[in-house]
Amino acid sequence: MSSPVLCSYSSSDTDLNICKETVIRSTVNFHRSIWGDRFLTYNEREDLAWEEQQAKELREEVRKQLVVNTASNEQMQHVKLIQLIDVVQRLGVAYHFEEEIEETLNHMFVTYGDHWIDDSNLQSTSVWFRLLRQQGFNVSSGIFKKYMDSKGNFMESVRKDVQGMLSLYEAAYMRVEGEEVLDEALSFTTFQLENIANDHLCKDASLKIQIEEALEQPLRKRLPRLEALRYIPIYQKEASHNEALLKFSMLDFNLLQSLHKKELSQISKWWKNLDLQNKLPYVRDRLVEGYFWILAVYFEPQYSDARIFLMKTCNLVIILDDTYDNYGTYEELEIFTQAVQRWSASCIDTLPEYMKIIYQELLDVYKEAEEVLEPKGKAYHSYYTKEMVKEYTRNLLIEAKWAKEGYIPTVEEHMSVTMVTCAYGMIIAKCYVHGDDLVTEDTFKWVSTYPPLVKASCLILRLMDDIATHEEEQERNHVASSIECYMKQYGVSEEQTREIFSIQVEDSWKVINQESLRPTDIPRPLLMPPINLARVCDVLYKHGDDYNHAGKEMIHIIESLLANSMSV
Ligand SMILES: CC(C)=CCC/C(C)=C/CC/C(C)=C/COP(=O)(O)OP(=O)(O)O
Repeated sequence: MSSPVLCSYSSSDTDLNICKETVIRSTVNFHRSIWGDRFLTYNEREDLAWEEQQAKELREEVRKQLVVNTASNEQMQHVKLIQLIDVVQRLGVAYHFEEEIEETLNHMFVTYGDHWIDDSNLQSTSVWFRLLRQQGFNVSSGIFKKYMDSKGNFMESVRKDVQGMLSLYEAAYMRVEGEEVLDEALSFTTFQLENIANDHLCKDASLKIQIEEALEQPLRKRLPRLEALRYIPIYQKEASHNEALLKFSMLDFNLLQSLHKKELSQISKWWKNLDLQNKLPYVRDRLVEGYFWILAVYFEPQYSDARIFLMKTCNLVIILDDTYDNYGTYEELEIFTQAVQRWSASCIDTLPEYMKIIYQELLDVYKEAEEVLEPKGKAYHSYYTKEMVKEYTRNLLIEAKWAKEGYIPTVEEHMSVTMVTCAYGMIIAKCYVHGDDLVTEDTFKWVSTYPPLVKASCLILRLMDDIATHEEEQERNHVASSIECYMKQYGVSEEQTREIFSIQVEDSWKVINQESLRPTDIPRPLLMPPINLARVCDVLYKHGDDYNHAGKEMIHIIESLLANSMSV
């Protein structure tokens, strides 16, 4: 895969013209993009306006059904509303009804507190619990003790209620540290559901698929767009489905897809114009996989500008990552890092030729954002993110030093640096750059101090990425991975380290859950980028490294999201 390459660059070399001496570089031969120019052009569909009109009418029809009647406490209506909200969320259209959902769930919380009206029904109780916790209402998990015997074991009747168990399994993923009832619920339901999925006598194929998919990825870790893709055809087959809601979800899926295709085409043109294939051939070309990553952060139409900005700056992060990890010599990287700290066009001349294009693009992308932010009085948005880019390069330089010296840091040293170089803290800050009035100076101060939610999201990426890429990275002269550091420090095997890291990933999810409960440090909508960034790791790094080497499943996901529309 990789090899130390002896390159000679003389001043007559054009783009990679650095110095007249012979330089030893470690380069990695990443395969080229598997997508070619597939997403470069976008042809707007002619029936878009008609579909938009249809979707609008259906959306208002659905909205009427979601409104809670606060004057009445009609219990059956409330049980049904909870079910409807669950379906609306799974179909990926909840973002249209945020106010109605907030009002309804708030009403349930105020009216019933911890005492759900349908608490003799495990499925209904579990869905209620998960929905309220997701919305930040700290309802007590004590309600599930009702389903346990005096020894703290789940009762025999629960084992017979498969749909109840499935819902309890999903609810348990909202657990926070120390919630033993939910820890027990999760291990009990996982064990029971695995048994059903492996039972050859169970002939219910669709139930088996439902269980396997839940075990593969709980709802808490699912990205809304992917859940919509999975759930829409299932809902369509349900005899009792709500026709308006189903049709609206399909139309909305397609309308969003058109917008996403347009954005990907726009960003592909920018990327192609950079001409990295010729100018910086060592850089990975993973634009489409990167777009999937950004789409995971937020997919809604109002974030279109934010996605374009994120795509540009995050792909620059990839260019920086490859420059520091693979291509630049330590001396060049020192010069580049100093230039980033100064953030001034006057530094260009101090840089090796091939680095000038990176530096210039970095300045340009931020300047472009500032031109939009300044008239709105939001120039400070870009100030904080620039500071985080500076911090990022300083830490990449430490990694480059460790790699050069073959130094294996302690786990603590490693984490203090790689929590920054995993880039999630900086990316979360970038997510807020084009934010609305909910974003204030405090938001940027919050993210730049790496509070628990941000740290948890970073840790999930760092650990899952290292579990997936450890072997490949060790084949080249890459900085020691967290796996290597942990094995050395604690004298444990690779296998044991992977198990410990997987537990730490689950513990980080408990932190995410805790930090999502009201009152939150920042306005609730701003919690979504760190949560979704944690979720996307469960897609990209669960079965290997699907960012660098998209496997069959990943290719299918990208095609379903960005190429194939749903037939309505
Ligand atoms: C749009 C877009 C490109 C989004 C990507 C999001 C992003 C910038 C993630 C941070 C960097 C990272 C973990 C890259 C994976 O490469 P790696 O496994 O080589 O990372 P490592 O060097 O930190 O191990």
